[in-house]
Amino acid sequence: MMNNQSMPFQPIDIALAKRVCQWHNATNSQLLMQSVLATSFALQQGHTCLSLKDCLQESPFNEMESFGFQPFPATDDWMAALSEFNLDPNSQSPIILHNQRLYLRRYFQFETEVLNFFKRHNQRITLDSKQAATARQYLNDFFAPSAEIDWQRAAAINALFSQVSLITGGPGTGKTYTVTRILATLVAISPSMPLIQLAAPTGKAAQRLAESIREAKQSMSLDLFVGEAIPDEATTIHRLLGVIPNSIHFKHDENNPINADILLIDEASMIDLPLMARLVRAIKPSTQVIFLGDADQLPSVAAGSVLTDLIERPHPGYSPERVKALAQFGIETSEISAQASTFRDDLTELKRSRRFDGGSGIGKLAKAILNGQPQPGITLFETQTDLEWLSTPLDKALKQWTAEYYRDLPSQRSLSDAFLQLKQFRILCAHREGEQGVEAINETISKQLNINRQPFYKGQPIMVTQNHYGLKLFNGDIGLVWPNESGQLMVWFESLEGYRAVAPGRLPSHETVFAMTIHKTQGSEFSHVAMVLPDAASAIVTRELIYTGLTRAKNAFTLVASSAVWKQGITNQVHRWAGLSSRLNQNDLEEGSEKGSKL
Ligand SMILES: Nc1ncnc2c1ncn2[C@@H]1O[C@H](COP(=O)(O)OP(=O)(O)OP(=O)(O)O)[C@@H](O)[C@H]1O
Repeated sequence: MMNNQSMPFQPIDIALAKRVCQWHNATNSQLLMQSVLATSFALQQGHTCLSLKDCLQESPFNEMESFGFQPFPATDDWMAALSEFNLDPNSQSPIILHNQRLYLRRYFQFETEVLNFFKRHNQRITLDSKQAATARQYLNDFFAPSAEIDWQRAAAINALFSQVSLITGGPGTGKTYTVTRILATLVAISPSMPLIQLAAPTGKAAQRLAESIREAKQSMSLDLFVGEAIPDEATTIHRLLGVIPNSIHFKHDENNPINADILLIDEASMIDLPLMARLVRAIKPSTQVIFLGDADQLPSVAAGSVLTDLIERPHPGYSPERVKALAQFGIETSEISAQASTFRDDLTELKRSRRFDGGSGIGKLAKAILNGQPQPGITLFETQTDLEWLSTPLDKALKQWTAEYYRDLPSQRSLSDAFLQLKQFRILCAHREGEQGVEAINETISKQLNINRQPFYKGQPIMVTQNHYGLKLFNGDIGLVWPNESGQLMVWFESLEGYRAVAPGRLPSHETVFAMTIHKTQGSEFSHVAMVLPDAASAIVTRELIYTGLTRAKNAFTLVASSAVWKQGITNQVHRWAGLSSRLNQNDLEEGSEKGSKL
């Protein structure tokens, strides 16, 4: 029956489809079998469900015949045919049909948990007159009067008055600047010293969050007790939840929630749906939560695009109560009132980049990319000095970059100088494989620098590719090979306490890192970024990928790509099927669908 040649579906999809058909006593139903198969496949592509409408426009779902299957019927006929089975959210079926979307049951539960958290936790906070006076004084100190709407101040007001708030903004829009001031204000109005926890999806992002918060704290003259309450350390979401070795469960859940009065989660765009469900499950009702992130960046590696789904664009406006509160705290405008009964008091978008001023090519190019404009983007390379479109062949460029940034790494005066030099530049690729991929580029540069092919050499940058909780090393952490006082080569990592050395033999999985994938660089920044795109068009090259790669650059950006691949990438947007945003607009909690064992 099946032609397995070039079939995209994996044995795991087929095995699951068969099991679900058995569960429904429907081993003869070709349509049910194919529907589960397609849902399982969609999940592996990053979707949280199979959209019975949208999938009919897309490969491989619209070419099932070419794999020896039957074509899927039109959406209405498909729904009608599936109505023969009980796929209701309240049933125990392993596959759920909801609003023309098919879900594996546990993903429907994850989505429902996230949704219900945002509905339940979306309560308004009221301040007494003393708290309001203190908050006003702090906000006036932190945010200068402004003729235009100051979205940073608005974000602060929204966070003060909401049990959960979401702040999104591009690079340098002042997310950390704003949130440090929010935390300070929250501490100042708290009756007792609140317990604040800071977390991010990866160790690297947590480290960067902690550094940024410490820097921001130092630049503010805070009362001692306020400064002390804002932590200098951040953790990963996994550690916050308490990893149980060899288990998908965490120590903290609804029965043993995270101990925090205020919880700040950074880089929220990197959180996938299962992790978000496990996180919100462990948040107690009294915890005030702030999510920070850039909704335009690449979504999580695993299924879902939770932050993007939670952000409504354009913003539908604020409730009359919130408009009043905003006015009382310095933002007087009716421009932001909701026109209808739907409003999003929990949501603020920071729009003005403080890092990229009006003259910055990187900032302008980021805007052109987000607007889906490849041609104006190309023109910017001709006019902006911080942008360069490289016409030289890649191997010549690699020689040039090696000479400029890497050859003298071992002769830097100190480890900290070597780290500074390393952060100056990074090559970012879309793929790992292929001539323009991470592996080939790392190999080419390694050959130039490590002629004797030593396993470890002074000045070698190393990226850890596996979490090691004992050594406090996380997937994506970057270290440098450097001698210790007795001349022995060690791998050094930056930490809040300074540098720490790990013997090369103790390192978990790792690789040499001159180039890395754009996915891996989320949460990092470099002075100069060179982005190398593949020769031929690729589904991986998307607007979000290019935007994420570009916005890792602070001062200079070099592109190695053909104009065809650039254009194709900018017009190719990531879309992930999910029900989160449409379900968020329905008012009721969906209790029934949360039933069942927690996964
Ligand atoms: N209102 C402001 N007034 C003065 N400087 C500001 C203001 N907002 C932000 N900045 C400065 O702009 C720079 C970028 O701010 P910040 O690091 O908070 O942005 P971000 O959105 O967290 O960036 P990224 O996402 O790239 O980390 C910082 O140097 C910060 O001090």
